[in-house]
Amino acid sequence: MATSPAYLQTHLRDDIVILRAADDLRRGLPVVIATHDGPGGHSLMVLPAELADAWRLERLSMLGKPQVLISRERAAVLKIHHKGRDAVRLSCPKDSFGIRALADPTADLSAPMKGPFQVQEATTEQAALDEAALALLKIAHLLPAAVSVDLCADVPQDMARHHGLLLVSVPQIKAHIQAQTGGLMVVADAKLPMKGAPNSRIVAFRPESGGTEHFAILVGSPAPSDAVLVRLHSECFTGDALGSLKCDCGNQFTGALETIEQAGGGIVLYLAQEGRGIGLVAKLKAYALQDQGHDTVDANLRLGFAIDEREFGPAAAMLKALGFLRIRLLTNNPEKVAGLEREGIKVVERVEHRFPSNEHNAHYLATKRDKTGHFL
Ligand SMILES: Nc1nc2c(ncn2[C@@H]2O[C@H](COP(=O)(O)OP(=O)(O)OP(=O)(O)O)[C@@H](O)[C@H]2O)c(=O)[nH]1
Ligand SMILES: [Zn+2]
Repeated sequence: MATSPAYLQTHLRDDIVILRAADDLRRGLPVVIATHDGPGGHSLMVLPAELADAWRLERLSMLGKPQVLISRERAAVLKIHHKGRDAVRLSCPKDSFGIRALADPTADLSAPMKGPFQVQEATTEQAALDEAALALLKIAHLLPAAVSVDLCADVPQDMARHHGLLLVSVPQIKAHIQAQTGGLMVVADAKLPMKGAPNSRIVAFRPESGGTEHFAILVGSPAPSDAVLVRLHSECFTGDALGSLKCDCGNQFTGALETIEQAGGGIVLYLAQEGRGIGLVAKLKAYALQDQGHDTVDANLRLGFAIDEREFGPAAAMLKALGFLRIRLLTNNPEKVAGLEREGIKVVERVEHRFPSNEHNAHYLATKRDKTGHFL
């Protein structure tokens, strides 16, 4: 039996369509963002600045005058004054090199940018679209900088359909961000004997949106009625898998398993929040900036991100699903305690989780102590 369009429509939930749009952006396909669902309103065609080559730029320019959008953090780094927006509109540089330089600071030393940068004041509707565009780029784990073109009010639906482009709305992007904290489904649950913690189990949680899974590792048989030891571990490919000495993640991961095993059981949550939530490639760009002398905090800001982009909703949702509402948290990060408490988990004790530094991570740890309030 043929599937009716109405059937498909009801299954194109907000959070799902947003991940499809994020995938398109990663492939260099523009996405149209509208102020609201349905006809009318304002809209914007958006392309990631880091993928704006001459060919794509030429095609985008056929639809209108392009502008560049950068985040408040990137604008501060570039010393651009504006009216306090989260997304700042600038006149578009003439070529794709200029656009990419605005987005990606890793080439700042070899190709210094030439100002002055011309700010374009956005209306309230335009500002909402601009902010949504940068939020969508972050969901795609791309740098939060875009080339965009304003579209006429009556154009977007037909244009998107005609060109095979995705049309999403500001409310859909907001709904997706909120949905990240809920709708986690258990999709696998198995025994996982590990070195130092042979009696362990792993539970995989997948967001209903189809986004990346988070994992709960239950060491021993922790009882929900006890305030058991819990470690929130944000994914770190370089530290966890490659044994990088630049951070303390590898030691913290194996150390947490040992401590929890010795305590008679508990939980390690392995969160898909690589690079404090900016994604692996952006973290590697942050490392390239650290090679140039910037610290871990400044590197995030130079790339246009917040210092920490992590959410605590998924961790709290997993703990609630497993029945652990009162915990003892292994961390040096006061924000993890506050974040979990905001999400309804009672942290009855913060348990220190420090390891000796080495010559490669001493500066990173000192920066966490001095700039982000870690107890180190
Ligand atoms: N953006 C960015 N992320 C980094 C850098 N170094 C490490 N990370 C990431 O930082 C996260 C560290 O996570 P955690 O160890 O769970 O968190 P924490 O804030 O250090 O807090 P505690 O270890 O609990 O005290 C991981 O996702 C790493 O990938 C860096 O220089 N830049
Ligand atoms: Zn790490």
